Amino acid sequence: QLLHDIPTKPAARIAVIGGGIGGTAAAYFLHDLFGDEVLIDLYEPDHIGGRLATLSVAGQEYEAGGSVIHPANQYMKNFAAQFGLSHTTPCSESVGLFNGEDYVFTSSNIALVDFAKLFLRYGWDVYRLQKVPAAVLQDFIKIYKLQHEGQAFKDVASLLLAMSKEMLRMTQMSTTDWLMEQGFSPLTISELVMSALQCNYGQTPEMHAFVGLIALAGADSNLWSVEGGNKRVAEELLKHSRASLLRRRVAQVAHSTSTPRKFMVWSHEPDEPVEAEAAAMGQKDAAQETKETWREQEYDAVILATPLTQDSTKIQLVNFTQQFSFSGHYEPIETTIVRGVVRPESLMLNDDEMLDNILVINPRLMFNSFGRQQPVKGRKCDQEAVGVWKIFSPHKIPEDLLDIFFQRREVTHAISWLAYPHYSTNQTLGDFELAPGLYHLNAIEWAGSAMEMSVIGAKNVALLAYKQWKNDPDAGKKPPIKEEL
Ligand SMILES: CC(C)=CCC/C(C)=C/CC/C(C)=C/CSC[C@H](N)C(=O)O
Repeated sequence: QLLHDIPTKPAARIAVIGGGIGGTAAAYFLHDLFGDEVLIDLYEPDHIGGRLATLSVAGQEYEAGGSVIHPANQYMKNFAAQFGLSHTTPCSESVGLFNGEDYVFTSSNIALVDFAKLFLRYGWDVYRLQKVPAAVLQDFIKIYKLQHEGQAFKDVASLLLAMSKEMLRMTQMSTTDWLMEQGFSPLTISELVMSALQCNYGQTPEMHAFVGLIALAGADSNLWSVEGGNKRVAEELLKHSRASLLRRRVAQVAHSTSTPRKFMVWSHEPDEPVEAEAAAMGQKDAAQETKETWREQEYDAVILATPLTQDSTKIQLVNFTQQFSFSGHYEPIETTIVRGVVRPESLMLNDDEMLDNILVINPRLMFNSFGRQQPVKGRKCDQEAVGVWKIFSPHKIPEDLLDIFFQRREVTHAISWLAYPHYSTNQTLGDFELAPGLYHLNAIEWAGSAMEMSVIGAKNVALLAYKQWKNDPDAGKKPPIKEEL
């Protein structure tokens, strides 16, 4: 009887807005921290995985967005193991560095010959360029211990600072300046480094050095992907989080006027015209009708797991004491996937010299990279004449240009993404905690955008939400991992 009299706190109700790798990981970590003391709603009107997506070409699926994972990415590695997902590794492929007119380097199939060619052009920089990301990673992996021990950070700068002072400094200087400080030559930066940055972020070494180094880590020879598609991780995270998936689009998050520390989330069916839009278009009836299918729901905390920028944010934040301003913009990237036969001469190659991957060292070209793709399942690394090719470009590639690149096209798909932030050196890195109980996971993308970075952001905001709910800065703390002797 006595036990019945003890008042128990009701479960926390938390909204996660966005079903990409970050949002699904946040739901997973919330469930891990709160156990049965939480009810999670995850809002995602489109597919689970967000920028992790596959495209179907001739009955096979191909990665269309985030495609590679680094061997040191512990969260992604652990998720794959826990969910029984296997790794696939890239095929060993030929590569060329293209300036629009000519190739400054093309690989052969003999590793020693390639090293000699690269060494003749770039000297020891070739070797050192592989070592430099590894050195930064030594500091980066400290985040796993800090997060295991329950440390959480209200802003991105503090998270970087907890790993090392140097990481924060790197976000304030260009990749060029940082690498010059390390003694790299201008030629190495304008060719080798440029090609990795163009391929991974469609940007130049003017981007800040921390994300520049992530892009260089993205040229590691031991990268992997998830068999069946990287989006499989997001799907499994959602399943294991026990969150309710709401196929609705969120238009507004408001601080509750009646109950302190509560939030109202306004959402509508994905295909509905937003009321204001409908009214503006003079569709009075539509406006009335849509109003009726709108829903509001109260929450104790809200995690925004979607990019917020001044120019593209569709979610309004209202009734907060402070005015939020989100600066910067995301880089538009066009992904064109073609199944067909390439015309090598259109890429300044002889008929018998077609390369599997063309990386660019001239940022003014029509494309950022042009490469042969293997399906996400059962890759065979074949080199048949009819292949599937993926082109990343800053703008849509016109049909007549595709007809020049390909002598025959069986299938062509194009997707436009706002893929990652446009990086500079004077960017404010942003806050994870916008107000107590309101969190922005994607702030971490201003330090660097990659699957593992989103998962780190997810763990951080889940910890912040847990500490806030428990009203205890030590909540979620675990004893330190014992250092190996
Ligand atoms: C600070 C350093 C050197 C590394 C941090 C660890 C990390 C986040 C490594 C990721 C490397 C990687 C796979 C980069 C690819 S760039 C993003 C790309 N566009 C994609 O996701 O496909």
